[in-house]
Amino acid sequence: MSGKVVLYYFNGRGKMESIRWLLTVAEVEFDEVFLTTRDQYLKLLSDGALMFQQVPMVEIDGMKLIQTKAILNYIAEKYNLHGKDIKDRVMINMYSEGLMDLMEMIMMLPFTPDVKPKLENIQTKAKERYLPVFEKVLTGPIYLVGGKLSCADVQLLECTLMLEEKFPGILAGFPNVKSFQGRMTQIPAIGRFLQPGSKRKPQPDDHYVKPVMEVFNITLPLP
Ligand SMILES: N[C@@H](CCC(=O)N[C@@H](CS)C(=O)NCC(=O)O)C(=O)O
Repeated sequence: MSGKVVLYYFNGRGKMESIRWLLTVAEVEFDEVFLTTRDQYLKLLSDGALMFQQVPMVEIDGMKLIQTKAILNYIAEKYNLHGKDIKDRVMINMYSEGLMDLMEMIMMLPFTPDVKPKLENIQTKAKERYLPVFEKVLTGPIYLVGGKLSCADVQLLECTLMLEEKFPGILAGFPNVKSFQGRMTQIPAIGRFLQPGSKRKPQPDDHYVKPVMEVFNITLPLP
C-alpha cells in the first residue's frame, strides 16, 4: 500500500462513518483531516481533489476516492469483505443499499427542522420494512451472506446501534438481530472501536452541524 489512508470529512458521522467502520473491521489504520472552514473545502476543490465537489473523500493506494458506495466497495473488495462470488456480492450489495437507505434517514435528522414526524417514520420503517428482513435472514446463519463476514454485516451492526440510540429497545422484537449484534461486538477490532477514545464519532450535535453549514455555505432548512 502506498502511504497511509487519509479520510477527508467533518469531525462527525455523516456519510464517512460507515467507511470508518469498514476500515476498522479490515484493521486498516487511517488518519483524518476534518473540514472546519470553507477555505479548506475551496482548497480541496482548487486542487481537483473532489470530482463532484463533494465529500467523503478518501486517499488510499495513491488514489483520491469519492462517492461513499464506491469507496466502501473498494475497501470491501480489497479486504475480502465482499463475498466469494458475484451472487454473494449482489446479495451483499442489496442488504447494504437497504441499510444505507435507512441510515441516511437518520443521518439527515440533525439538518431537519421538524424532527418528530421524521423520527416516527424512521421507527415505523425500521420495524416494518428493514428489521424483519434481517431477522428472517439471520434465522440460523451467523453472517448475512455465504457464512462469511462481509461489509453488509458491518453496516447492519452500525445501523442497529444507530437505531437503538434513537429508539431504545427497538430490537426487542428481533432476537436474531440482537444476537447478531452481540456476536459482532465480540470481534476484537469492533470491541476496540466501541470503546471511548476510538475514531468512532458520537451522535451528531452542533459541533458537527455548524461546520457543515459553514463549509457548504448553507442555511437551514435544507430543501
Ligand atoms: N453520492 C455522494 C453524496 C455525497 C454528499 O452528498 N456529500 C455531502 C456531504 S455529506 C456534500 O459534499 N455536499 C456538498 C454538495 O453536494 O455540494 C456520496 O454518497 O458520497
